[in-house]
Amino acid sequence: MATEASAGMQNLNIQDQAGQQEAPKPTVILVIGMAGSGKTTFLQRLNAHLHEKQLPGYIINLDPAVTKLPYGAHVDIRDTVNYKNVMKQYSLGPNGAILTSLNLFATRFDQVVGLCEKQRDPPLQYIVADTPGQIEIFTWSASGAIVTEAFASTFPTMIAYIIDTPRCLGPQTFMTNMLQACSILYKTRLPVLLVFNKVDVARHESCLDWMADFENFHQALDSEQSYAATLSRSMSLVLEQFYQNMRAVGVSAVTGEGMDDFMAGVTKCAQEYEEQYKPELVKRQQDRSQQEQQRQAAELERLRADRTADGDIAAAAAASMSRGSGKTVLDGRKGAALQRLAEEEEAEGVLD
Ligand SMILES: Nc1nc2c(ncn2[C@@H]2O[C@H](COP(=O)(O)OP(=O)(O)OP(=O)(O)O)[C@@H](O)[C@H]2O)c(=O)[nH]1
Repeated sequence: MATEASAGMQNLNIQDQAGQQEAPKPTVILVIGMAGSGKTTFLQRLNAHLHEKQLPGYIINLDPAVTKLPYGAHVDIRDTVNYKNVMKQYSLGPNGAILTSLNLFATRFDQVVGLCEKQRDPPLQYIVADTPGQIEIFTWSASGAIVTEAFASTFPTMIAYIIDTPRCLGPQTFMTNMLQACSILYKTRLPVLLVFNKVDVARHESCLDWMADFENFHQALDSEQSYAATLSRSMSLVLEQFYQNMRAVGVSAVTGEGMDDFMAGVTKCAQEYEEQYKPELVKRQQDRSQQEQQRQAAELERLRADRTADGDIAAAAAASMSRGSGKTVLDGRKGAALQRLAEEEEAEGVLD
């Protein structure tokens, strides 16, 4: 019964006021990975897969430094920012120019979200974004956070973390990759899908074994006694919990193997977003607005106390305003706040 009732609620939620059905929101797939892991090739494959399955998708390129895109992007950062000009104009190196280009683009990202939100027939099911090869430029920059949060506060959003499987077969490089994935999870708090790419070259099963049982990982490290190996051993114990909550698929962007598994993983991540991330997001937004209200109330209170101590400055400001000068002698934030206070009090009839 409870299930039927909640299913009914869900149906009600997707009716607009005119009684028409609103299309479910598309899922955003943010493709992130180390340089050369195969992000662009994977996106090309994903684009072809969406076309083949007739799943309407919207492709966004956020890498300003890519020279040639093997797929048609609906939104391309290169149409807005010229990375080479940014390098010249601001005398920057390649990484600084990528970061600055992304910062410039982030200032207009509300327009990109607006384009994604536009009603279409048939409605979009997926929005896929390729990110710059220098992973930290996206994951650790303010603009990366702006883009991620803009998506995550509007659509179900997940991270597809692309891993270069042939370069992950050694236990130490595997651990480096897992720590990177872990840091992305902590930074974004979004559902992450580990995508072991290039399985046509090297299979990913050993990686899955290491994730499933830390003893397998320790065996692989048996011959190594370095400090880094000891650290990796300890980290594998710490990461056990992280692995349990982590989904992983093996794909080949070149042959197309594993794409159905990938899409199934995306669906589960979108569910996880609805069940875990969204309620947290709503709570964070409520907390933030509550904190802001408290801050404003405290500021107002402090100003009231200030006014009593300093003499009736606010009344003077209000008097000056009511004389119609339209200009107050008070400068800066304090002046503006005092003026607000005076206006408020005037409205309340405290001042003549
Ligand atoms: N064999 C094989 N090669 C792949 C696969 N995916 C990508 N590659 C190759 O890996 C290299 C890097 O691929 P890209 O798609 O450019 O990687 P990227 O992560 O976008 O690179 P950056 O933009 O520089 O970070 C290219 O030579 C691709 O052909 C795959 O599934 N199998």
